[in-house]
Amino acid sequence: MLTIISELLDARQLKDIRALIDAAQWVDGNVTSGHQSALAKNNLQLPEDSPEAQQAGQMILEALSRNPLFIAAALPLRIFPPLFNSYAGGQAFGIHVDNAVRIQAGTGFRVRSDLSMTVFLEDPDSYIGGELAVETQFGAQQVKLPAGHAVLYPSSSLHRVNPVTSGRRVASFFWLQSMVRDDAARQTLFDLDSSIQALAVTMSHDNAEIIRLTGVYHNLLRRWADA
Ligand SMILES: O=C(O)CCC(=O)C(=O)O
Ligand SMILES: [Fe+2]
Repeated sequence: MLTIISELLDARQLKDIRALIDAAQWVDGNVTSGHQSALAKNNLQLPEDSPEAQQAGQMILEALSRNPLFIAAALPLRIFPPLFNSYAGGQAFGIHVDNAVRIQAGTGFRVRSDLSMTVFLEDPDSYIGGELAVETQFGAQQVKLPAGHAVLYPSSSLHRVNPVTSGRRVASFFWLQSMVRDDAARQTLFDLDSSIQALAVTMSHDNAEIIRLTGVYHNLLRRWADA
């Protein structure tokens, strides 16, 4: 399933992140690729140890930690520090699957990639192409979102970034390990949680059925979660 997180970043956060990364030193994106994806990839990135990338990444992590939709959909256990990429002049990233395990250079911090995330950081009307195309069981879905919006998708999916033929696409991308490894189980929990939240809006909080359903949610999470 693809989950769109609208307005993950507000205008102020977006401006601060862009000011940081626009002033940083960009390098050939193949520094972070696995062997197969290196063949498909043609873009620029900020190095993992770029201080600007680290500071901007921290701002994204803070926004994620305050976003209830992200928490409910991803059930995050650990998040790889956000990276940044840029595509222009026909650059693209051909069809690939992300590496299963990401290890942070220097610290050895390890993340099993259950979910991949792209945070769009450029006005979509200012560039042509650059859609993130994700293969799902219902066919390919093309994602191109307003600046500050993000998409979450299973890291097991084949995906690509279409060539940017005019303007420049800037984004943050990263992976996360979920408390719930299995996509279908995580989706079931998200559906249950969403329904409980919707019922809680119209019903009293001490409603016995809401209390029981909330118990079901936590008991399933207890069965399925690594914490
Ligand atoms: O820029 C994106 O939207 C995704 C990038 C990507 O697929 C990757 O770096 O593995
Ligand atoms: Fe990817």
